Amino acid sequence: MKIYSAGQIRNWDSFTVQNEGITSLQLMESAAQACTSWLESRFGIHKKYCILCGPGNNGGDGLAIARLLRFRGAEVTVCAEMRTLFKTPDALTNWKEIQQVPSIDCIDLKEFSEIVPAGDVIYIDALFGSGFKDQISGVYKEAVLHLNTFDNIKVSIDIPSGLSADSLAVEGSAILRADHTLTFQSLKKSFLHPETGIFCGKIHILDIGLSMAFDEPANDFAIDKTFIGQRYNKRNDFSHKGSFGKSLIVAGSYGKMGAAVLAVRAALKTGSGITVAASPTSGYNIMQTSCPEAMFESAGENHLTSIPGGEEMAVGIGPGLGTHSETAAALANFLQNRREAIVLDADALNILAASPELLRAVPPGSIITPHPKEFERLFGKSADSFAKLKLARQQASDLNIYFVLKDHNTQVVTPEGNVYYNTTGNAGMAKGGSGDVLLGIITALVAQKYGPEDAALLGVWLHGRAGDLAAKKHSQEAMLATDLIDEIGTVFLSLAEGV
Ligand SMILES: NC(=O)C1=CN([C@@H]2O[C@H](COP(=O)(O)OP(=O)(O)OC[C@H]3O[C@@H](n4cnc5c(N)ncnc54)[C@H](OP(=O)(O)O)[C@@H]3O)[C@@H](O)[C@H]2O)[C@@H](O)CC1
Ligand SMILES: Nc1ncnc2c1ncn2[C@@H]1O[C@H](COP(=O)(O)OP(=O)(O)O)[C@@H](O)[C@H]1O
Ligand SMILES: [K+]
Repeated sequence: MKIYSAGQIRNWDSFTVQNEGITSLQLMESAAQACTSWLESRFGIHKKYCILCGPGNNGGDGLAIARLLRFRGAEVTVCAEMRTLFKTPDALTNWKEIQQVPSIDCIDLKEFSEIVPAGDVIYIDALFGSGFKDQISGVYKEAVLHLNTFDNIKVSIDIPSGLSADSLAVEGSAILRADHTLTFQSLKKSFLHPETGIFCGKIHILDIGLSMAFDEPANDFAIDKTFIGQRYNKRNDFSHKGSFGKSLIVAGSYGKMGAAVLAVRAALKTGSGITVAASPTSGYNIMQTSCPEAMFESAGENHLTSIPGGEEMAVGIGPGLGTHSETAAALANFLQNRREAIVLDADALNILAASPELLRAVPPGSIITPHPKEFERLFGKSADSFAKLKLARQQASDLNIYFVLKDHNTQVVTPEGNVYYNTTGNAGMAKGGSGDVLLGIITALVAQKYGPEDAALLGVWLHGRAGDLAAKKHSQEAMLATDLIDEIGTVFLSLAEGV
């Protein structure tokens, strides 16, 4: 799914009006109907709503929702700024319509800050949407700040008011903190970054009938199920283990063999034809007992002192390696001689951070998977996640490699400057071992001849989806990285069935 800017969303709106034979007012009605149906299916009928309406079309949506809810038997109060009232023709039309509907209470927004919340009222935020600029002030600010103190359920229409669709909010500005955001047709960039996404609550994408023929270039994408379905390759009946490649997982040191085991098991479960663990001899028994399907290549006593060539193999390096000077020298030597793309994580990245000149030796097309701290060690501190992404775009292009910026909504950054936000995964994965599993998954996909971009995209989606299934079964608190590996099979089953 492409992520369009606020300007492009406006173009999409106009394109739909020009090409689909509907008016902008009908589009507003369609958006309001989608929201009303969602509200009823979620909260039931005959509920009490208070709808805060702003001066533009977001406010117009709020007014249309008020009318539709009232017709269906809900108790509805509308709060609007009575002095300037509504600025767009469609919002004004809906304002006039609302005057005809009996028993909708309308109050001036400036009185809202006096309101004491009633426990059973659901608050709808239709103050500002994609046309919002700068920061909230005056009565709007007071209303948002006051509503944020309520414990009631708060639902934002399209975008939480005060949030821009594309960028960080102005520092210190008021933003509505929603429990749910009902957004139209596609995700907005700001929903996917930690500083801004925190205001959205649970995000629901509603189809409001914007034209599917609209297509403008974009650099930002959300990795969703359809997108993954197009990139996943089913296995051919006439295949053998040689068809699915060889993975070499270079990982582990004394006391950190768990990381190596997790990466190797994940590679095996992701379908690598042959999987070899290159680890220190002290990890031999652990690896052979935990992963009998894998082969073992000894490369040092208690830490790695050499890295096997791994020609014709997909090579993933890093989990639990440690940063011993001999291991660092082995990695440097390996990088100088390696031409094929590789996958680097964890201590391999920490070694690169200590010797940044080595970054230039990373083969083109490689994938590096830093978590926030590892990225900072490599490239320095960024002011915020938008600045970090900009820096990652520059570095990916400069070094001709792929970044997997691990986080909530992990971002895959390509050398061409595209950013793909992952939409699977949960906070239960924020524990030791999850990243090791990801390295194993991506390496196994590279072994199976997925190109680096597809391997990274499919890898992060699959990893997050397995994490979501594990969380459902065990809870976010109790799930382990091992549980995540156990769910990889279920994810493949659903991919093979095309769901
Ligand atoms: N896209 C679609 O396909 C569809 C979109 N629809 C809906 O339309 C919404 C977009 O509507 P929109 O363009 O009218 O903008 P909106 O968010 O209501 O705000 C603009 C108003 O707020 C004002 N304003 C701005 N910043 C301000 C500030 N800091 N402080 C104070 N005022 C400020 C601004 O004033 P101005 O800058 O013009 O003076 C203007 O009056 C979209 O989110 C969705 O809900 C659906 O109806 C149908 C399909
Ligand atoms: N809150 C979260 N939501 C979604 N995914 C998360 C969250 N926290 C962590 N993850 C995922 O879990 C993994 C953690 O990786 P990492 O920090 O390298 O773990 P480790 O090195 O301990 O194995 C990453 O893939 C990251 O995207
Ligand atoms: K809103």
